[in-house]
Amino acid sequence: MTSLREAAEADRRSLLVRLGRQDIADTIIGAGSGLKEVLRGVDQVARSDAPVLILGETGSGKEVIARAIHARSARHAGPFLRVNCGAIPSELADSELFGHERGSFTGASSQRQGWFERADGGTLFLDEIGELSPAVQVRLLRVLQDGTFERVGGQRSLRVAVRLVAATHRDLHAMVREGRFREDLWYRINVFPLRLPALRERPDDIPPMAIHFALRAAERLGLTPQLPSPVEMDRLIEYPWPGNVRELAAVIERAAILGEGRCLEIERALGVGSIVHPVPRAAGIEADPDQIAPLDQVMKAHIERTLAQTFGRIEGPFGAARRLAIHPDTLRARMRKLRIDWRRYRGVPGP
Ligand SMILES: Nc1ncnc2c1ncn2[C@@H]1O[C@H](COP(=O)(O)OP(=O)(O)OP(=O)(O)O)[C@@H](O)[C@H]1O
Repeated sequence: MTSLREAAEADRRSLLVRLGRQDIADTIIGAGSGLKEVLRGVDQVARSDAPVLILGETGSGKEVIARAIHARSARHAGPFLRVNCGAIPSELADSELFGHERGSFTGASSQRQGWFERADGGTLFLDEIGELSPAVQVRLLRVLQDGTFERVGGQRSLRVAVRLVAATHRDLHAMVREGRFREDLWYRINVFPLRLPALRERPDDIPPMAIHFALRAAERLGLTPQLPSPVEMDRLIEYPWPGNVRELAAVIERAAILGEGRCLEIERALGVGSIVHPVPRAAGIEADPDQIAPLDQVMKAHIERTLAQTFGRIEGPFGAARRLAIHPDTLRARMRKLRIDWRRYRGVPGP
C-alpha cells in the first residue's frame, strides 16, 4: 500500500529530478541560477582553510552556505558548530567562545570547554559576528592570527585548528568606520567575502523553492501535495520577500495548512503573517482633500512608494520603472530632479 507520505516523497523526488536536483536532503535550490556565483566561491574557498565572511539579509541562506563550505572542505568529517553571537549575553561571550576554568567567576562551578575547543578539527560558524563586544573581538583576532587562546581564568595556552566562517546581515565596513568593529579583525575575516543575494534579487529561484517547500510542507503535515498555480507563482515572484527564503518557506507552509490538502491558499497566507512594509509618507502632502498638492510633490510621493515596494529596484521585471510604466532612464532622471535616493529603499525598510 502506498501511503500519502510515500506518494508525496515520490512526487517530490520526481519533481526534484525533473528540476535537475537529485540530492533531496541537502538540496541547495538556486545552485544553477541565483546562487551559481556564490557556490562557485564556496567550491574555491572550501579547498583552503581561509576564513570566510558571508554577507546577506536575514533568512537568505547564510547558514546553508556555511554548511556547504564545511561539507565540501577537507574538514567535512570534523564538527560543524554554529554560534549565534547575537544570542550570547556579552558578559558570557568570552567563556562561551573560549571556555573557562573552575572557579574563574561566580557560577563557574566546573571547567568548561568553549566553542573553539569543541570545534577543533572542524568549522566554527559565528553567526551575527557584528554583535561581538570589542573585548571579545580582540580575543577572536588572536585565535585567528596564531590559533591560540586561554580559557577564562586559565594560564595555559591552548591551540586549536578551527576553520572560521562568519556571517552578518549588518554592514560591517560601516561598523568599522564608526569604530564599532575592529578594523584589524575585519581585514582578517574579510579574506574571502561571499555576498548572498536577497531572494527578490533572484526571482528565478522562487518557483523551484516554492515547489520544494510545498512538497516538504505536505510531507510534514501529512497532506496531499499541492503546488502553486501559475497565477499564484506570479504572485510569489512579485512579492519582495523581506524575510527571504525563511519567509517563503513559512508562507508556503501556512498556505498548505490553510488549504488542507485541497489547494495552497497562497493569497491568504501572504496576507496573514507577512511583514507590512512601512511606506514612507510623502512630506508635505496634506490629508485635506480640498488642498491640491503640487504635481512634483505627488509624483515624488508616488515614486517613493513604488521604490519602497520594489526595495529600491529600478530596472527589470520587478523594478519600479516597469510598475510605473516608464523607461528606467526616465525614472532615474525624475528621481534626480526630485532628489530621491534609491539607496534609502534598499534592503528591508526600517529597523
Ligand atoms: N538555497 C536554498 N535552498 C533551500 N533552502 C534554503 C536555501 N536558502 C535558505 N534555505 C532555507 O531557508 C531557511 C533560512 O536559511 P538560513 O538559516 O541559512 O538563513 P540565514 O541567512 O542564516 O538566516 P539568519 O540571518 O536569520 O541567521 C532555512 O530553513 C534554510 O534551510
